[in-house]
Amino acid sequence: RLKAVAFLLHRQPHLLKTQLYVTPLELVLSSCGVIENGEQRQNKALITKMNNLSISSPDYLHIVNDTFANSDCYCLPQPPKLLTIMDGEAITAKRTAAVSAISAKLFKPALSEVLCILGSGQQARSHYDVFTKLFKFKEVRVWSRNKEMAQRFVNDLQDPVTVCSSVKEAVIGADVIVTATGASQPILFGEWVKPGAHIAAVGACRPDWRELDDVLMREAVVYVDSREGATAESGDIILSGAEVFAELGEVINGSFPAQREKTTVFKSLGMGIQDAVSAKLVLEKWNSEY
Ligand SMILES: NC(=O)C1=CN([C@@H]2O[C@H](COP(=O)(O)OP(=O)(O)OC[C@H]3O[C@@H](n4cnc5c(N)ncnc54)[C@H](OP(=O)(O)O)[C@@H]3O)[C@@H](O)[C@H]2O)C=CC1
Ligand SMILES: O=C([O-])C1=[NH+]CCC1
Repeated sequence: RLKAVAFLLHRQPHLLKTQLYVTPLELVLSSCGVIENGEQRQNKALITKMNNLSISSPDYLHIVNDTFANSDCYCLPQPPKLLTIMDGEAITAKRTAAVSAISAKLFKPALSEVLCILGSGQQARSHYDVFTKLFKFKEVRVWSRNKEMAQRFVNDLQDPVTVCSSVKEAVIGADVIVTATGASQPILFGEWVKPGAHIAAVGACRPDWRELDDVLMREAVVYVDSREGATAESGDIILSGAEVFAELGEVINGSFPAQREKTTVFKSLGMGIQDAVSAKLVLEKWNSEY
């Protein structure tokens, strides 16, 4: 599976998200991915996802599919066939957590006993689900800006999770930390982070937004999903001046090492190709069952 991910991240064409500032949505991100099947470049599928970062409304993935001519030109066939429209929020939640889980598999300390999740929204929940399914932790902690929201998050779960009153209390001693908040200023400070811990940093997806402070960004080994995306979209990287060590795909394909023994940050921004692959899997499952 990891090899497949490396292949997808490196061999499939992917495009940087387009960011539009539109009142009253404020910011619309449109991500786009193209999937092609086999060397013949037949049955290509183009997906586009529109989402917005400022108001609560559904995101949609559109999959348009048709057979392209055997060429390198990625223009839309005329006329494209609309295959499906999907709920992009559900797919975004799952695919983002899946990619973070790959980062944790590669970079978390060998002995990881404490998981800490900052935030209690959709991403916090999908990360809780995937991380506790794939890895065994002795303790899980959650912090949210509103303690009530953290309590509500915990009430929905079967297993015990500790609600913390402050970020500091939540992260001290944690081996794996997920930051999945709407913060625009740093909430996680390097001085609190256990040396060797792994941080999957999911929020702060605008060039002027932060979740992590300069100390953490500069001291950790920083991995990203896409260098191009990170240097255009991540305030944590742009404003701290931190150096990106490698892309996740570059670790999976063996070009760069996983520095598991050091403090590591995986700065996630999200890529259209992740949506495209996930949407394709959902569509194939749907088609095989109905
Ligand atoms: N990397 C990627 O691929 C993706 C990243 N994201 C990003 O992940 C983050 C979480 O998304 P999602 O879970 O869908 O959002 P939700 O709206 O479901 O949850 C937002 C969470 O952030 C908290 N929060 C909001 N503002 C602040 C603040 N100023 N300081 C601290 N906490 C705050 C909320 O806390 P409370 O409710 O307690 O107030 C809530 O727990 C967002 O930044 C989003 O842009 C989203 C999708 C993909
Ligand atoms: O990839 C994505 O869908 C997003 N990245 C940042 C916010 C939404």
